Amino acid sequence: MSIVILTGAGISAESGLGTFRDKDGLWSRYDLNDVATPEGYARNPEMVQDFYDARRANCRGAAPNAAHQALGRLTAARPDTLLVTQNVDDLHERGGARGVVHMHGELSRALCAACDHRWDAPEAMAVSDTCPACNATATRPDVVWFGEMPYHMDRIYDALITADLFVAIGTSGSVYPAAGFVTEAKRAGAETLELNLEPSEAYGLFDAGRYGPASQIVPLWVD
Ligand SMILES: CC(C)NC(=O)[C@H](Cc1c[nH]c2ccccc12)NC(=O)[C@H](CCCC/N=C(/NCCC(=O)O)S[C@H]1O[C@H](COP(=O)(O)OP(=O)(O)OC[C@H]2O[C@@H](n3cnc4c(N)ncnc43)[C@H](O)[C@@H]2O)[C@@H](O)[C@H]1O)NC(=O)OCc1ccccc1
Repeated sequence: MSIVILTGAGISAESGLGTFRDKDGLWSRYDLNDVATPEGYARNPEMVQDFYDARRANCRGAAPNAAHQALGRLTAARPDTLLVTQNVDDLHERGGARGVVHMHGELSRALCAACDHRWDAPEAMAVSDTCPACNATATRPDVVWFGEMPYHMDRIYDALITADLFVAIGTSGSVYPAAGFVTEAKRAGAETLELNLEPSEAYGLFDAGRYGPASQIVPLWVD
């Protein structure tokens, strides 16, 4: 049975990494147009670099929780499982998961906007950082901002149309194209399940839902 799992910020909430849309979420403290769009980066790159430096530092101080570890066991035991995440943190990998598909990029990576070269991000990234491949000073975080095409879309759609089961974990279902995956999977005949703290905006699109903190409901579902 082939499984596609999509995770969001809710799976890392209990590890101390803020979500986006909850009452004290990131978007209650920052304007996404300033810190998560190419236009915002062009206007004030220092502010954007500081925003991601702070999230990188927060991530270094965090540890994977029982939900990450359970998915680590699942992906090891069932190689026909594709774990897709919207998260830019590395807690899935530190929780033992292999082959994680980061559709919105990774905090731990830097990207040269001039030549598309990628490399491991330094702890604090500066706009003046030069690209090790082309020497340009067009360094940005390797994350997908609003208005930009997410990564690995072909591979994800290929898995969705052959999946027997699609499971969304810790995501509000408010950002596309990720929010449309449940509809794609359903159209291809897959069973669909939502695991979340509370019913998400898209809960009506799922065949079933289990609700509660991810660190409790995900191990219960996996084991
Ligand atoms: C606001 C929204 C309407 N806008 C969009 O969707 C836009 C525009 C758009 C495109 N198509 C559309 C169709 C209709 C309307 C709009 C659009 N989409 C884009 O711009 C995308 C790019 C979007 C990516 C932006 N980058 C992010 N992040 C990376 C950066 C960074 O991290 O800094 S988005 C960011 O927010 C998204 C949603 O966040 P969640 O992870 O779901 O977190 P949230 O806080 O919202 O929810 C947390 C959930 O967890 C639950 N929870 C909390 N605690 C727990 C707990 N303890 N346990 C369990 N659950 C818990 C809560 O109840 C809640 O439900 C995630 O994707 C996340 O990555 N690009 C694009 O479309 O390109 C062209 C394209 C694409 C494909 C094909 C052709 C063309």
